[in-house]
Amino acid sequence: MHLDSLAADLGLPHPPPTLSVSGLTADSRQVRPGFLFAALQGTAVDGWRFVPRALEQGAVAVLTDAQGAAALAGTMPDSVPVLVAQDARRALALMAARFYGRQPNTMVAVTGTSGKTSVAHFVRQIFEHAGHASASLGTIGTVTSRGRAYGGLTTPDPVSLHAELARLADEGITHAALEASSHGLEQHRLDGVRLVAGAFTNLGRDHMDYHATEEDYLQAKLRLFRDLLPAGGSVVVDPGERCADRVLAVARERGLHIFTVGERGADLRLTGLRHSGFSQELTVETPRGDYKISLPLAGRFQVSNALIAAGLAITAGEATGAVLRALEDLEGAPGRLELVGRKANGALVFVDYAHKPDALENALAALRPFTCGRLFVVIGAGGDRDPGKRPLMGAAAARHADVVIVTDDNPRSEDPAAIRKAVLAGAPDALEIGDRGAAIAEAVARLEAGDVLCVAGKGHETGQIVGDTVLPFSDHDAVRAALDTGDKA
Ligand SMILES: CC(=O)N[C@H]1[C@@H](OP(=O)(O)OP(=O)(O)OC[C@H]2O[C@@H](n3ccc(=O)[nH]c3=O)[C@H](O)[C@@H]2O)O[C@H](CO)[C@@H](O)[C@@H]1O[C@H](C)C(=O)N[C@@H](C)C(=O)N[C@H](CCC(=O)O)C(=O)O
Ligand SMILES: Nc1ncnc2c1ncn2[C@@H]1O[C@H](COP(=O)(O)OP(=O)(O)OP(=O)(O)O)[C@@H](O)[C@H]1O
Ligand SMILES: N[C@H](CCC[C@H](N)C(=O)O)C(=O)O
Ligand SMILES: [Mg+2]
Repeated sequence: MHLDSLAADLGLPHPPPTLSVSGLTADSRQVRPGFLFAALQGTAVDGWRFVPRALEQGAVAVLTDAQGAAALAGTMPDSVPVLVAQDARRALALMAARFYGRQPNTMVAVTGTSGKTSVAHFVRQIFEHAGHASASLGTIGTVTSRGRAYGGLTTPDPVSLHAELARLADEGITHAALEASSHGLEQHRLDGVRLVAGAFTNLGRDHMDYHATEEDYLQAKLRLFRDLLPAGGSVVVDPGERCADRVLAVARERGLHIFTVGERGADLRLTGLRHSGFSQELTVETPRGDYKISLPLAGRFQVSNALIAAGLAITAGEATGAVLRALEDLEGAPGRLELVGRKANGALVFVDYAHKPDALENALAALRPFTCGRLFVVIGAGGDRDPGKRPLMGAAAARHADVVIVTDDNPRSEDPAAIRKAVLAGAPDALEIGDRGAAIAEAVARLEAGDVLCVAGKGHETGQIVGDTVLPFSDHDAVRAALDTGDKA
């Protein structure tokens, strides 16, 4: 594709030359002959350091910002144009959108501290129910009716994302739901994605290692509504959630279509909620009449997620009645309050992805109604992530569970014992067992009839990151192994 058409209308100060580009990347290690290399200022290093390597590998053009251009001045061969953008990350994303071109016709995105993966998973199922070939993209990878491919990041880098969207469109996928992480939004990974609707779930503590303040974190999320949704797009929100007013203010300022859900919602108003085993019976008032829905999922938060997902599907064009009926067949996302097994004495074991204080509180509160005996939780906290959340997670566990076992999550480059100590500061009476498999086995061994165990923090993950190594590890497998051992004993 020609560079001038790739970069047209991006507001670059000098018109790009007519030059054929065979691909684009921001990682010098991925450069192939004929590629454009985007030299981006990173969180760890300045990408322009890698321009010589990119040129060696055959890069024919470089995209950067003013700072990169200043650093590269006088070092570039005349044959390689340097395109200078005000925001090189945004320019790269828009160029990637043009390079790959094809996207599923109807796409929605969801942001918020908790519930993104669940909402995206639900929207995909609702679209499928309505007969559309659909995908969801996020923390658990790309999911279609054909299966799941794990990606790594919640919101992939823009080049991978646009390549993936084109692949899905070519496969016949017409509908997609995307998770928009705050990192992804701030780093313009989603720019150029053509959305019809966006949703906000909630705001709690997360990623305080990356965003300087909670306001910065919120501002990153607001980009979905301020910058990414096109005029005429829809915003789905529960007005009862903290900071929903901030999302609504942006939506009003931009004249976007507002769709509200939940107890204070106008479009899908929740007027009744009652438990029935692991299901929940919902009464929902809508402008098209009242509906009684049996949601086959446990946990109050799944009601919020399901209504947000329904709002996204409706604002994307689906009929209200069909969408609400589809909620009756929803399956939870893997590792989100998932019942993984039962001990011979009837005690229940769940795996959940709560790795932040609010999520942990909600997950444990959701399990309390099913607990006749004691509620156990096995928790840890990830290394190289916000250290401030560790004692808060310990405290949430101590407040909501009867027995707390503190173990390792993904220690990454940190000393696991130091992470456990920080979690234990909030849960001083907890038992400490560093080895995650041993912690799960001990918890399962202690379960008596009527008890419930929640193994929290890793959800769908299939590895444990220790240093730079990913060791095979799955909470699901560890729970099943512990249950098998118990049954044989
Ligand atoms: C902190 C962070 O978000 N980093 C992301 C960011 O990297 P960066 O640009 O800051 O990287 P950097 O290491 O400083 O390098 C600067 C530039 O030099 C380039 N480089 C570097 C080395 C080299 O040899 N050659 C080279 O060209 C890099 O490709 C990059 O363009 O942009 C990259 C491309 O989009 C991302 O892959 C990378 O995600 C890292 C791997 C990561 O761990 N991110 C996590 C924290 C993350 O994004 N998480 C969110 C939220 C999860 C959730 O709550 O669900 C997610 O969306 O997954
Ligand atoms: N609406 C919600 N409100 C509060 N907690 C929730 C909500 N939805 C899910 N949770 C909790 O958060 C955990 C993660 O849920 P989910 O994966 O759907 O969210 P996420 O926003 O994608 O998280 P991440 O940013 O880690 O990918 C769940 O296992 C559950 O404990
Ligand atoms: N997307 C989140 C997931 C955290 C999951 C938890 N198991 C951990 O490793 O901290 C992050 O990268 O911060
Ligand atoms: Mg997620």
